Amino acid sequence: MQTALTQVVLFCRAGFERECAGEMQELAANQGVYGYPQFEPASGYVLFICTEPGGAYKLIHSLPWQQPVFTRQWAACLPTLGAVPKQDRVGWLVQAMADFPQGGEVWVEAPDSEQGGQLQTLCRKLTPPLASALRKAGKLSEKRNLKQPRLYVAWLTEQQVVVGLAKPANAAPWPQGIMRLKFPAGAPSRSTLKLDEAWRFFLSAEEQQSWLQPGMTAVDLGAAPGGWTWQLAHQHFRVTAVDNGPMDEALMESGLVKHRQEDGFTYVPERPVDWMVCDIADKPSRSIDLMARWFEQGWCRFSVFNLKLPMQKRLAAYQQCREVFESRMQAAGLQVEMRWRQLYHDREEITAFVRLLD
Ligand SMILES: C[S@@+](CC[C@H](N)C(=O)[O-])C[C@H]1O[C@@H](n2cnc3c(N)ncnc32)[C@H](O)[C@@H]1O
Repeated sequence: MQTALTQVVLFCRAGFERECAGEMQELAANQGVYGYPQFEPASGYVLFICTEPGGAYKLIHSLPWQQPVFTRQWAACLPTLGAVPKQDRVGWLVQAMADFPQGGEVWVEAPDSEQGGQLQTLCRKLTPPLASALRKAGKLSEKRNLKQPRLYVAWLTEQQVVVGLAKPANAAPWPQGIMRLKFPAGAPSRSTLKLDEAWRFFLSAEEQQSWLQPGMTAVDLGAAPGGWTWQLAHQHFRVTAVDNGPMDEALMESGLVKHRQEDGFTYVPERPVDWMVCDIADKPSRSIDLMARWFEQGWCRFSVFNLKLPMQKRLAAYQQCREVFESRMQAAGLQVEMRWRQLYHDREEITAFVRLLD
């Protein structure tokens, strides 16, 4: 069965197919899995065709799902199926999965793109009857079981469907790989969701408990109007918000926030802080230089920051920034852990979490 899965379907932010494809080709090669990507611009997905039998299955089991920055969701799939007959979609899909092992859940989804949006309703409607037909055929466990494979259907276009398998423990736990968050009442800007998502994505529940503790100190560079500062204050941090722009008045009344109307690139903290976060949109090379300086100077132990990607060569820009940061930490004799991701709430940017190791 594993060798029949010849490709990996990857979901990404629409418009970032090239980055998703290029990155996966490199990461796969590092795992000894070779192949080539196929994609249409703005489609929100990439097909990574593996050149050796078993490659697709190996890839989704050996590469940690959080590692690719530009991939939101994945599954190892059979070759692309043509249009599914409208009169019996369920029967046809059950037939297509005839050789699969029993799954512990079934997911039917479309990419997060303009075209994919039109297929979402169909995916939602199809899931319950498909689940019961698969159960009847012995292909789906009675109860949801995350130890068994996830049976996966990706409705890519009207005419193209792929069916495959994913390992629940090594795939995004959210539909389409998107962590949907509720906007918190009282937060001053939608940007607040970026820091919320970053913490939830990068930190396990235990890490959140030990690394986000009341009483910690933080600097928020490029803070106005205060969405990220709101998140920091919500954790009962004492926050210095650095921005020439105005901060939200209600947030300032909390008493937890000091506002410094200064340039974030030249601001020097009075004393080191636990966290530095930065949402300034600037050239990636300038931003990464600032982030590296904070760690070199010992001004913070933890950071979440954004890198705004240029219009062209976005994958190269990210890789270059990462290398610069890593080599500066090495030169300074600092050991850090870095995690990167294009989060759902990121648009033209990516987010990094950095932690100084003890
Ligand atoms: C995307 S907004 C930040 C939104 C904020 N994180 C929030 O959640 O409300 C970017 C901010 O960076 C600020 N900014 C731009 N260049 C800056 C600089 N050199 N120093 C400090 N702030 C800067 C802008 O004034 C703007 O308020």
